[in-house]
Amino acid sequence: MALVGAHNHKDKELRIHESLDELGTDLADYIAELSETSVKERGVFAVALSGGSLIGLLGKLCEAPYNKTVDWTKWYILWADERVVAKNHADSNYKLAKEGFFSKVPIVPSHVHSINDSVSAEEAANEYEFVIRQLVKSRVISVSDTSDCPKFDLILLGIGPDGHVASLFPNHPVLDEKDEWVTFITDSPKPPPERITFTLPVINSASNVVVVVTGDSKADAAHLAVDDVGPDSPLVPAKLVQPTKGKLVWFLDKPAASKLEGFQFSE
Ligand SMILES: O=C1O[C@H](COP(=O)(O)O)[C@@H](O)[C@H](O)[C@H]1O
Repeated sequence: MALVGAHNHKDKELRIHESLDELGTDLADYIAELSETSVKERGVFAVALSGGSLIGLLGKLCEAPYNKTVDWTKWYILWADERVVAKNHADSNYKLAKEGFFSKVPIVPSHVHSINDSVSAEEAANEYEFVIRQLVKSRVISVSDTSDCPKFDLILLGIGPDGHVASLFPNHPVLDEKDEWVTFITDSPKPPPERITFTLPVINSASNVVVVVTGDSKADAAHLAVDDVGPDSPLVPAKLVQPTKGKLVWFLDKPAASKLEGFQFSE
């Protein structure tokens, strides 16, 4: 695997790739390994997806050898954030993931837990938290040892050019939400405005968090999130992704990593 840079950066591992193709293969290897470990230890693999460009990078996971070696029947799929639109709407994270990922592998349909798209954002968030509570009760999702939060086996996050993760946007009051597992916003700066999102305590309780960031439009956000930029720089939500006990790995391509301190790439 041609990694142009791999670095243990304090609390996180950075895996920087020459091309999107190599990044996709490394990401597929990494997720397949986590799935194998989790299925061995717990009998299931509970994953929360995000939307956006991340989904296109899961393509390799649907191909050989992973389509045959991963035990897809043990996967449970949820969403770390979702736009409150119909499931067949172009903006739906569910539609994106279905078309680009899980319809191509033998996931059990009843293991896919999407939001109720026919109620308000607030009701959708409450109902989704209830769904997660039921999955915790039935031990599909385990519980954190340090909080009362669910402990997902893996939460997959993308980041926006403004440094948002899931639907946690810069300077938004939901960044301070400590009590809810799932909350809602009706004023997303990126359309569509109504969304539900996991809160930071849930993200930071996961056993594994993977952040995938590609393209030069994300280079500033990656720099602000990863480097010690000081208190006068904007605080990007991606910087607040700091699993309490879990493992955090960032997968980047060279353009996204181009402004990280200590990584100088020659053309
Ligand atoms: O709105 C969203 O944006 C982010 C980032 O998307 P990208 O297309 O710039 O990669 C995504 O991770 C999030 O789930 C989504 O709702």
